[in-house]
Amino acid sequence: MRIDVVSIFPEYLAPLELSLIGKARQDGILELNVHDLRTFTSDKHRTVDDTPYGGGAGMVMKPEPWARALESVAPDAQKKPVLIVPSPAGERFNQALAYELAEEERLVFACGRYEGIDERVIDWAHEHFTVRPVSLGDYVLNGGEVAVLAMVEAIGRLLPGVVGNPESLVEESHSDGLLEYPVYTKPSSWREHDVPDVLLSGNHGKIAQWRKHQQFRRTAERRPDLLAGFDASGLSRADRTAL
Ligand SMILES: Nc1cc(-c2ccc3ccn(Cc4ccccn4)c3c2)[nH]n1
Repeated sequence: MRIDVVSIFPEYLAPLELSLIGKARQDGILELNVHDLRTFTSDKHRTVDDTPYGGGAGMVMKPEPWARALESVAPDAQKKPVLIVPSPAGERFNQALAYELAEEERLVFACGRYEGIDERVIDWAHEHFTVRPVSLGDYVLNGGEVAVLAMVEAIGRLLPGVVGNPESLVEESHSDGLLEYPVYTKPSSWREHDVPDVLLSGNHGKIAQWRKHQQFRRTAERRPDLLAGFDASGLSRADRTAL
């Protein structure tokens, strides 16, 4: 997969040189290019923003530098790359969208700042990209870079060869629509807190049942909104009584 990120703060994306994503880049599994939007300005002050039409506080990002930057990363792509525009007004990013985007050959991320990017850039971009405004959650950040860090990690870790043991992707939170079960390691008794006996039993059937039970219990307690999808599918009696 090739990922291009455009930002006025390219150094914000430095953490993507570390850990699993950094190794995936070294291994050639993931190509990630970060581009400074100011490279695509033409005035001596390298201006990227201006006052908003219609008035209001803050500044808006000028359209021309963005068009030049996006043209430079996908001049005449055969298949339209996906252009992800982090925005408080976007579709909600979640694990399903991470899986969907992990299937793409190319992703381009446009990191806005100030009060956002001139809307005409989005309108223009539809000719060259499949444009997807995406929100990380219902809170407001100062720009798109933090959202890109999160999305690139969530997407990158799903690529074959990135995570050592692919099985670990199966039983994690949200992979099956539920929150993950609690995990424990040595020592079995720690500061008068003991590991649940079932996990020491060696009975893998009972362990699996206990873990699924914990997933439903946790999800019911912390994210009941996620359980809606399970009413139709029917919980087992044991799981329903556990809620
Ligand atoms: N889930 C999200 C995404 C963002 C986000 C993404 C990109 C930009 C570019 C600018 N801002 C600041 C800003 C503040 C006020 C209204 C509009 N935008 C961004 C915020 N916030 N929360």
